[in-house]
Parts: sequence; C-alpha cells; structure tokens
Amino acid sequence: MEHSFLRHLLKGAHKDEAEARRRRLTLYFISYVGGTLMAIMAGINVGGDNPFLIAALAVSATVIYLNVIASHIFPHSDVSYYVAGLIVLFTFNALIYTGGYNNTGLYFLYPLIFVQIIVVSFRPALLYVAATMMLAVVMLFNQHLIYAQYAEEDVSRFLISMGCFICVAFIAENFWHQSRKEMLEENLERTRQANTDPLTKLPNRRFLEAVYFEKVSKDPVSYFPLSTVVVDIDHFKVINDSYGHDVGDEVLIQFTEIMKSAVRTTDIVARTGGEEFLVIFPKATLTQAVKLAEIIRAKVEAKPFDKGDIHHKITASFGVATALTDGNINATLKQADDNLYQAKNSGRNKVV
Ligand SMILES: Nc1nc2c(ncn2[C@@H]2O[C@H](COP(=O)(O)OP(=O)(O)OP(=O)(O)O)[C@@H](O)[C@H]2O)c(=O)[nH]1
Repeated sequence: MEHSFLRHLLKGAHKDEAEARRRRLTLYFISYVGGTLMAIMAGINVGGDNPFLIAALAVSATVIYLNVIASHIFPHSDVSYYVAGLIVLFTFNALIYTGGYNNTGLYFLYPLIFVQIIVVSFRPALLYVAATMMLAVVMLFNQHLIYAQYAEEDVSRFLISMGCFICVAFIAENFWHQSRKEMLEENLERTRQANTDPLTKLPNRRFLEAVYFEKVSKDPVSYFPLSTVVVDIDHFKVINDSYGHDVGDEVLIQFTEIMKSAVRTTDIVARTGGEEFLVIFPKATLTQAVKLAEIIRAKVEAKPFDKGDIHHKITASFGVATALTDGNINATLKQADDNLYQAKNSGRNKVV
C-alpha cells in the first residue's frame, strides 16, 4: 500500500471545514443583509431624481437573492461564490456610476471589496478586485461618461484609502490562509503518527477502526465484498530468542515489504499486533482473497531473512474471511481469526 494512499484517506477525514463555513456564512450574511439594505435603499430612492441608482440597487438586490437561493439549493457548488464576486463588481461600479444616495456611494464600497476577497477564494479574488478597481478608475477619471460627479480631492482620497484598504485586507487574508494551512498540516501529521505503526510505517489498528472502516461504511458499493486476511508470522519468538529483538524488528520490516509488494495500492496492509497483520482486499470475493493470500504466503516463504551469518526461513499463517455487508465486518474479522488459529494448529505456513 502506498504511503500517499494512507495520507489521502487521512486528508479526506481532515478537510478544512472552517474555511468552507467562513465563506458560506459570509455569503449568507452579506446576501441577506446587503440584499435587504439595497432593496430598502431602492425603495427610499423611488421618486427621486436618480433612476439609475434605483435600477442598480433593484437589480443588485434581485440577483443577490437569486444567488443565495441557488447556494442553498446547491450547497457544495462554488458557483455562487464567483457570482457573488461578480455582483460586487457590478454593485461597486454601479454606486460609483450613480453616486449613491446623496452622492455618498463611495463610502459604501469598502465592505463590498472585503466581501469579494473573502467569498471568492484568494487567487481569483486578486483578479476580481483588479477588474473591479480598474473599471472604477476608468469611471472616476472619465466622469463625463458617468451620471455622478465627484470632486478631484474626493477621488484622490477614495483611491488612496481604498488602495491601502485592499493591501491590508489581502495581507490579513494571506496570513489567515497560511496559518490555517500550517495548522491543518500539523494536525494531519499528528493524525498520521497516531494512525501509523512507527516500526513498519504501516497503518495500525486505530487507522482501521477510526478511518478505514468509517470510510467503508459510507461507501459500501465501492468496498464490498470486503475480504480480510489475518496474517501471523510463524514461530516469531524463536527469531527474537535466537538473534535478538533488533533482528526480529528487521524481519518484521522485510516481511512488511514483501506483503506490500504483493498487493494493489488500494488494498490495505496494517499491523494490528506484534507479529500480526491484517490485509484487506476491497471488492474481492472469498475465492479471490484466498488466491491473493496464497500468493503472499508463497512470496514470504520464497524470501528467507539473510543477513551476515543469519539465514532464517520465514513463513506465515493466514486466516481469510469475507464480509458481504457493512453489518458483518466484526463477525468477519472474528472468522478470519478463527481460520488463522486453524492454520496454526494444522501445521502453519498455510492459508485457511
Ligand atoms: N522484535 C520484535 N518482536 C516483537 C514485536 N512485537 C512482538 N514481538 C514478539 O513476537 C513474539 C510473538 O510470539 P508468540 O505470540 O509466542 O508467537 P510465535 O512465536 O510467532 O508463534 P506462533 O504465532 O504460534 O507461530 C514475542 O516474542 C514478542 O515479544 C516487535 O515489535 N519487535
């Protein structure tokens, strides 16, 4: 089994839920509060002398509501975030174009750009903000093209403060992402250590129970029939007693390598005890699993432990059982254990 496969499974159990929740809640909050405010402002301006403002606010409010409804219907899709970024681009520049209520539009733009930075993820947000600001600059320096009119000093103050604001917002956002990434990596490493046997680097019993069988129960179609093979090295105590514990450790490592080389990357080889291992073959019938176990058994037998003066034949016994559904994994493991016991009692170096 590839180390990266174990990492991949652990990573799946470690997704950055906090970041996803932050984006989603920001989208909901700004959509409901912002959409309602815009609808109210459109209403207040009805009858005023700025029809563009009413139209811009009404369009923004409607699209914001439609977008947030779509995000509830498709909660796993990112499209609503990118649409929200476009709505900001439109509303931001519509406020500059129309001048907003009593020409106060420029003051409402800071939170809008911040929303764009959070909701659209970091790199695309750079593009969104650049496009939004470029359009704004074109309008502010070509005021003959737009409805509102701003004094030159207001434009300078706005652009300078907005420039500073954008820098600070991106720096803060970058730190948030970096620190979350480091924290997730640390957590992943800690989880990996807790789920890995330090000697053989194989996944351990905790990994099987807390991660693998969880995953299996969530997606039974991809795993069942699930064949399990309990493997135990024969007379391992003799190796320790004859050559010492260190040599015993080396035998365990060699044994691990042989087993890993005999299985597919989607199979699992775990160390469940001292000289006891569990091999799992997803999507394998009992007959197939017995054949696969026989291949491993023959490979182990064919490769004695050779080091210096030591030449020791290694064999192992195998107990195989197959679970057809999620409900009988424990019974299957017990059956595989019983079969191993039979293999041991009937002469060892066998698959039962
Ligand atoms: N070197 C080493 N030995 C270990 C480790 N974990 C368990 N052992 C040893 O494995 C041996 C297991 O011995 P037994 O349970 O008697 O089994 P066995 O000698 O393999 O005999 P059968 O299983 O009946 O064939 C014991 O001597 C343990 O000390 C380890 O990490 N390293």
